[in-house]
Amino acid sequence: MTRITGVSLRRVLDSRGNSTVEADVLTESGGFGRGAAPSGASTGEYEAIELPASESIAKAREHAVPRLEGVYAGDQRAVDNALRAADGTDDFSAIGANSAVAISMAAAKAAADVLGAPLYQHLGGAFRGENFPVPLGNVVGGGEHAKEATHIQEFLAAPVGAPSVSEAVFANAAVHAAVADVLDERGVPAAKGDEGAWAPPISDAEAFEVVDEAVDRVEAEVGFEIRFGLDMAAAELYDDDREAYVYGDETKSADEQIEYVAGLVDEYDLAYVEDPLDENDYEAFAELTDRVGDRTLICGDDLFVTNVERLEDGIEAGAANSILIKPNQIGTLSDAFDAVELAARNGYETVISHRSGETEDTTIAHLAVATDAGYIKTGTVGGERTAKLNELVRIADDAV
Ligand SMILES: C=C(OP(=O)(O)O)C(=O)O
Ligand SMILES: [Mg+2]
Repeated sequence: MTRITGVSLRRVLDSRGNSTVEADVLTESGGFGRGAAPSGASTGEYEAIELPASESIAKAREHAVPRLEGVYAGDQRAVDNALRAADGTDDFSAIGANSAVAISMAAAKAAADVLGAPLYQHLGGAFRGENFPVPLGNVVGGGEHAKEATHIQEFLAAPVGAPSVSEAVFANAAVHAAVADVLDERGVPAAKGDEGAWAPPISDAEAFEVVDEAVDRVEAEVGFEIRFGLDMAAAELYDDDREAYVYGDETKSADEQIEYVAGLVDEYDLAYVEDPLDENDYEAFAELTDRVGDRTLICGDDLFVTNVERLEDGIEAGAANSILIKPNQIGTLSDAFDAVELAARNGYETVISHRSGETEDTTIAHLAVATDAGYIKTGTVGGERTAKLNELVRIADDAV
């Protein structure tokens, strides 16, 4: 019933107005699934390769589509193996990880459609966990996502004490609004960055004060614990030639960066720190995790790129205690599941994540519930972000 009879690909807009790939998968019994590839701006050096959308579509039509016809959409590994075989490289550089991930997600949705099950149920099965992820909401940001704003890429609200996913989602929106109030009181104008976070022209030090204040105000209103965290995207700050992290006119050595981040964890009781160090420095990651990993999550994004081999190296080195999962970094849902399983077996927390360039696709909300992820990072406001958050709220309604 889930045998694939057709795959069509088209170029659509992402949230930055760039071209991305959308895939439709049809099955013999009339099942239908649609998936669209997101796109990063602060991409990791070791990510699967995204090709220009038109090129990726042309290559996938030629090499992947003929191989997919006849494959069972309900057998996700068969679909993803067919994509890997059609590509023939380790990093999807032949057909593009953008077409691969769009097709992989569309096939999963087509299978769920045939089975009459919601996607999270199809992906997670009867024995999936019953937890809902804590949403990490980007409320202030800069780096590669906004010019003339903070050096740190993302300041993320983390409503860890929320009694329900819906209250958590609304708390993050309230923190986003409270940040606007605090900035206004300080006379700071702010546009928004690529993910909908405020992108004010202030120092990182002032951003900590602003977010801390906004979180305190909302915590007092809602009556449950809200902490905050960071995505430092430090590979973007690191200058290989100078062997230093560059913050405008200031630089920090790896040791100074470790000291700085450890100090921030304690001063602001940070719940989460993503990519605090360069993507090639497992050792520095391990040193920081050793120092503060008992009280915060040290998460590898550019460090691991959702890749089991890089995660194995990280586990061996003690480099972190959590991993960011972005299906398009690796190209298929099967590969993303493998990374989640390896992480879980080794006591690593998983954080399912959007990209800075997004579409209305809601797969990651289902993936987070299906895999029992502790966290989901998918912004706070903006249609392409609320698409995932609202889907999470619907799933929570549907699942209980
Ligand atoms: C979401 C992120 O940004 P991008 O998609 O630009 O890599 C990130 O770095 O975690
Ligand atoms: Mg990141």
